[in-house]
Amino acid sequence: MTLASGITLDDTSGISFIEVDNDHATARISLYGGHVVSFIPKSDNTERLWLSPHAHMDGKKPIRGGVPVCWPWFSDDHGRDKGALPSHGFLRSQMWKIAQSEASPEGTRIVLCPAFTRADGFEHDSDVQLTVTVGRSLTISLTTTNTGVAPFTFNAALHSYFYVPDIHHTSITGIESDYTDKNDNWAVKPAPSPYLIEGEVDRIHSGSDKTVTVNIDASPFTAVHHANNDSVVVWTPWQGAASITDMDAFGFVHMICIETAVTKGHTLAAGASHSLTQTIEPLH
Ligand SMILES: O=P(O)(O)OC[C@H]1O[C@H](O)[C@H](O)[C@@H](O)[C@@H]1O
Repeated sequence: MTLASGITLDDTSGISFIEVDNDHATARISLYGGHVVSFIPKSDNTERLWLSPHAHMDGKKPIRGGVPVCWPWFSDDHGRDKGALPSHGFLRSQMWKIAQSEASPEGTRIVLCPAFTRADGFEHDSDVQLTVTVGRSLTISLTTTNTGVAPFTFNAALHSYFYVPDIHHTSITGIESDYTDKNDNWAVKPAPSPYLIEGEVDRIHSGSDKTVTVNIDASPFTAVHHANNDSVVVWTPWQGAASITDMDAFGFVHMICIETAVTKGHTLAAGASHSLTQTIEPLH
């Protein structure tokens, strides 16, 4: 397939990467997982995504960092015993293909498709496409279409790891909905105000909170716009990172996950589509 201008393929390491370089930004996308691992806007040449230096980059395990694609379930919410099926579904651990690409003055658009969408735990007919648009902002849209004759229900997330210079100088604005605290037996709590990260968090905010901003000290750094989500997840293992094999003990200092998510079950009628979309806008 001929790729649009500004796109090259890097096959030099274990897995293939799409490299995008246009007037607005550079980006790197792994075909393993359909996984964006870097977005550097040219407005300030500052990376917006965090990628663990210990991430598995050999196609054997999901990549720690960037934007993992979670589908058709979130976390271990697959209805079986924990560990019986892969956490976050089976798209982030398979090879994807480039279906389409195009360049315009606004940016570069790439459409990716996973190799398969039916597996143990999700036996329905569906089509999935990930559209990545690299411009002044980065927009990632995960479109699910029901190609079968009966409705099905799924969950999904764009599980982005955002780079921050120092989590101790980071705050989040724009999240106002209550959250269930996965670290406190699913207790329901109000959104913190101010929203600082001072320890391990694993929170599913129950609202769709359309724009969330990551601030460094008092200065807005990155806006995260959500569309067609029913929740926003905030996660960091904090010092628990030391026991995660593909993170290092201090990795938590430079990351925070803000995830555009469907966690309440979205039902798609036969023939219907749903596009879960996250836009990452640099604010510096
Ligand atoms: O380690 P992973 O399978 O990539 O999951 C990382 C994290 O993802 C989400 O944020 C979940 O809410 C967490 O419970 C989980 O620990």
